[in-house]
Amino acid sequence: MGAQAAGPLVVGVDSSTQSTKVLVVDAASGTVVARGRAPHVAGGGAGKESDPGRWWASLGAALGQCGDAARQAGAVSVAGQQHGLVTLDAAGAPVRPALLWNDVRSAPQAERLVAELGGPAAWAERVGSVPGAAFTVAKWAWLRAHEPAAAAATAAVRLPHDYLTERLTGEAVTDRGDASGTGWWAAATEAYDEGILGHIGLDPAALPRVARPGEAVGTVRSAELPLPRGALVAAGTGDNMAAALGLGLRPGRPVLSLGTSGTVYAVSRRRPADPSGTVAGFADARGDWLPLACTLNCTLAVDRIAALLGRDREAVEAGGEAVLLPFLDGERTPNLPGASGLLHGLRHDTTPGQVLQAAYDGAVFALLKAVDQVLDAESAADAPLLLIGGGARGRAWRETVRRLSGRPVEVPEARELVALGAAAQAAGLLLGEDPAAVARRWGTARGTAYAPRERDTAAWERLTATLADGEALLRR
Ligand SMILES: Nc1ncnc2c1ncn2[C@@H]1O[C@H](COP(=O)(O)OP(=O)(O)O)[C@@H](O)[C@H]1O
Ligand SMILES: O=C(CO)[C@@H](O)[C@H](O)COP(=O)(O)O
Repeated sequence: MGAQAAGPLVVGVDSSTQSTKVLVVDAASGTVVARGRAPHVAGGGAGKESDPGRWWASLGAALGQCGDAARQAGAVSVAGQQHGLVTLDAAGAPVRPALLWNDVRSAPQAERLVAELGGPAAWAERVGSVPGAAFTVAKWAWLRAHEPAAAAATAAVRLPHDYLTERLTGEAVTDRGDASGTGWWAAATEAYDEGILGHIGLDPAALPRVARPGEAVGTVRSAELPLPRGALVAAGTGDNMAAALGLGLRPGRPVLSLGTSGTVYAVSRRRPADPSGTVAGFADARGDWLPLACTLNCTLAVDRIAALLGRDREAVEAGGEAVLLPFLDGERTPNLPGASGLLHGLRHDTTPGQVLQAAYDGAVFALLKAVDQVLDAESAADAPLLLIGGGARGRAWRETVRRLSGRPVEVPEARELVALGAAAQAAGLLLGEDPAAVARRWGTARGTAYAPRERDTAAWERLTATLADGEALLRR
């Protein structure tokens, strides 16, 4: 338990890939009065899967670490990893573990769906995004092709945050932000696309209702968690949309998030439609849009390479000409789902610290390339990058971003911006305010500013050339 609270308390939840994080926040001041964190157990097998029941157990464990504070909450909101396919049977129990956003087995289904329904430009215009393996639509198609009995037993399909909200409230409900990552929510009409659902054999009745931004979707009805029965529950959203809320983000401010996934995004008033597929045209949790590019290999990949080299993650060294594309899990940006890691440019005098630095460079390269693509054309070219996620705590990550982007960088003091954004959504509901305005009032984006550094164009060019020349290997 931390500081004293002046206002009512709210709970914000981030159910992410590796863990569940919970914040209990004073709705008046934004002061975090208690926090909890519990890991998820990752499932084995070839793909990336996770048992939704474990998310619920971790939520209970994380709330349990908050002492009495969580029991006093007036409102709750759950944000979660995007895209995951949760399949429930008629009794509401998971049919099988959820297929997660970073499971690339669904890449062939994504490719087929894009071709079958008019090609990339048609998808970008209709849905807002060209679906890749990450999108729920491709995961559902994979399930039907590989596990038809599981697909046939599915009575309800949910996203990770919807699953948790439903267990809290008993309501089958989602929001426009997370729905926009399914591939069956049409950005053009802001509704489920029955043509796409028909094509993939998914009954619209199996899907949750899409709540309006700012709606109270229910109250806490479950007695299984240390939360007060009757507390208001907000719609929740996807984790990136929640972090945008948590920063009180306005158009023109690019965010770089370094966590299990790497993401780069900005709020936009215009509906995005990128036929190249680099930028997903997500909706935000309010009424705007959240153009976003996402990589599969970020902090976990670099930490793995540090472990392979037997080095601390901060033990980088400058110099040398090594290039490392750390695509250990395949890659999404660029779209190379079958890729593995590629190391090039070794010499007798290359040091392990230089190889580790090359892994950082390779992990942020595609994200930095996409910064200008997620920003509207009229955004200031020198707008500082807001650096968030677990990696933002690391010096090597921060200095790599400064060196390769040439932009000023700001690192907010507040950790856990996803959970904080969920808390702001809960506070907005309780106080009748815009959640982004709540976050701005809380001062969540306040932090340390770092001046721009001269851009390392030589490293940038080496990365560009290695990616182009290595294409045949990376597509294998
Ligand atoms: N002090 C630190 N320096 C560098 N990296 C860190 C630090 N603390 C945590 N991390 C990295 O942050 C990652 C977790 O980030 P987080 O944003 O919490 O992940 P998630 O995507 O699951 O929400 C870990 O994989 C770890 O590598
Ligand atoms: O797939 C995406 C965005 O499209 C990922 O950003 C997931 O939402 C997972 O997030 P983290 O667990 O890395 O925060």
